[in-house]
Amino acid sequence: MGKEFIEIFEKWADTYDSSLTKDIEYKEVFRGYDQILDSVANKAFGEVVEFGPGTGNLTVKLLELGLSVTGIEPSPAMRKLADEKLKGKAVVKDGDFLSFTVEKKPDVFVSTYAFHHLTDKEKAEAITLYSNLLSSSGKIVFADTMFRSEEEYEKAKAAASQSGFHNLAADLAREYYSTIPKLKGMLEENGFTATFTRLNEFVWIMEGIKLQ
Ligand SMILES: C[S@@+](CC[C@H](N)C(=O)[O-])C[C@H]1O[C@@H](n2cnc3c(N)ncnc32)[C@H](O)[C@@H]1O
Repeated sequence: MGKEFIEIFEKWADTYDSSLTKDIEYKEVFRGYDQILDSVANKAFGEVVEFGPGTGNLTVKLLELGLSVTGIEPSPAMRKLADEKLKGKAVVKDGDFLSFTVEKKPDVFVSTYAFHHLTDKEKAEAITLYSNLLSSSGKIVFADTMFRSEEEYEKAKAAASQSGFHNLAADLAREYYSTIPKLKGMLEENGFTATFTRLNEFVWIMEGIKLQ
């Protein structure tokens, strides 16, 4: 479930890190990438589970903060690159947002640029699952592209097409970018307080703190 985009990452893995600064179409999506990862890492504590670590850039930052991290990554090519970067300091296991195993009770679930691979129905299922697994006062801290409304989402698709950014326009149409009101509702229905902070034109940090 939610793994229909893995082929894209199998092909992209080897050039992923270098493409972040080079691809003109995704310039705004990845603007401030390093600070976005820092902002997520700085909100984490204790036992951290990271979904879709890709090549392991956020994982490195979490480890530098002295946190214990388990990565859950469905793409074998990405897992290989993450293993090379992390040199055994964190385990990156096969799995996905909805199907994974953890050894210890997680304090925080983190993710960057990945939650939009789940449909809204799957996102709601995932948040219910995390609510049941988290320690009390545990958190979900996900940075991803999201929109304030369906209208804003439609405008972003049109703007990408008008700029001739056909890959970005196709991506926005194909994958499951959500709106903040929907995500806020999913968090609150599952007993989290929800805050959203904008980091560039596309990316927001969604932070859900589990109420005791
Ligand atoms: C755009 S990359 C982001 C990588 C990294 N988190 C970063 O910020 O650079 C998306 C990652 O999500 C992974 N992914 C795709 N579908 C997923 C799913 N259903 N569950 C977990 N990870 C998924 C991909 O394999 C890829 O590694």
